[in-house]
Amino acid sequence: MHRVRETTPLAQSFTNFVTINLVANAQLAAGGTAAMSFLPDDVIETAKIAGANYINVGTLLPFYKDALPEIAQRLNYLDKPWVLDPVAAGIGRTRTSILQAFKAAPPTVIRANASEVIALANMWGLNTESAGDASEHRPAGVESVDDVDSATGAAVALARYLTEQHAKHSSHDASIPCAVAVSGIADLVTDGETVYRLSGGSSMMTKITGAGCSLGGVVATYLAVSDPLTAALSASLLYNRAGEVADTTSHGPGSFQVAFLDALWNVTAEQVAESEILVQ
Ligand SMILES: Nc1ncnc2c1ncn2[C@@H]1O[C@H](COP(=O)(O)OP(=O)(O)O)[C@@H](O)[C@H]1O
Ligand SMILES: Cc1ncsc1CCOP(=O)(O)O
Ligand SMILES: [Mg+2]
Repeated sequence: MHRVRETTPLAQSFTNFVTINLVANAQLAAGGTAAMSFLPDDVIETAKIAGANYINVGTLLPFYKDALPEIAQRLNYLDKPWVLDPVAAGIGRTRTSILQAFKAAPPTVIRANASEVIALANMWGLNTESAGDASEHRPAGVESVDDVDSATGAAVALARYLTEQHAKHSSHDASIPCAVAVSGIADLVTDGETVYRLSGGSSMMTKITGAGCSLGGVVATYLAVSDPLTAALSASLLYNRAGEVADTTSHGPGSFQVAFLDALWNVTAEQVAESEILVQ
């Protein structure tokens, strides 16, 4: 967190139109800087000066079906770290085609809610839990209909897959694991070996659109200066501390969003470092 505030790293985002402004403002509040791009050559040129990148599939346009797989392949070819938020995973042929394409050119970190993590692991054929989960599971749209606990197996399987793939194809130190962050009442973060649980935050965070999307953007800001697990843990802890502060100083979703952005700016690295992290 200190390094972000001292160096103002650029994390580039290809993200949805609903929450794009909150993503950029949350990255700036955390101490980073933002650039939003959509055309492959623009994204790849910007990736050359960015510390990390973020792809969020919340809103789709027809050209994304070709653009996003191309961007993912070129980011991985250039060894550029990136975060994926697979918003509404399972909904629609175009989104499924894009998310399937990411299996061959995977992200460094996945940040999603429980339903999206389960849907993505099933889509990639990874979920080690009983097949029943796959058949019972239905796409949930943007919000989660599953609890975080039920996504544990899927999150661990995804983190292991990301780590294996990046160890094979990246010049990065193969010993640095990738990470998956599952948001919810008590967040789950894993590197595929250890499962961490982070309690706290505020239920009001589900009443502003973009809390999850902007969390993905701040994970990318931290990924610009740290390893995937540290970035996922730090951003998730920052969000929980900021949600608690905003909860006490707001009177509804409008003032909550404003208070939350201020809290992202004001919560200190020490407050995050003092947070409780449970090892599951
Ligand atoms: N009931 C809750 N209590 C506390 N924090 C929550 C709750 N639900 C979500 N959060 C927090 O809100 C943020 C967004 O999470 P979530 O709403 O699950 O993402 P998404 O918007 O992608 O579904 C995360 O920081 C998460 O920890
Ligand atoms: C409502 C909506 N529709 C498409 S993307 C989006 C925003 C989702 O944001 P978040 O996942 O942070 O709630
Ligand atoms: Mg979301």
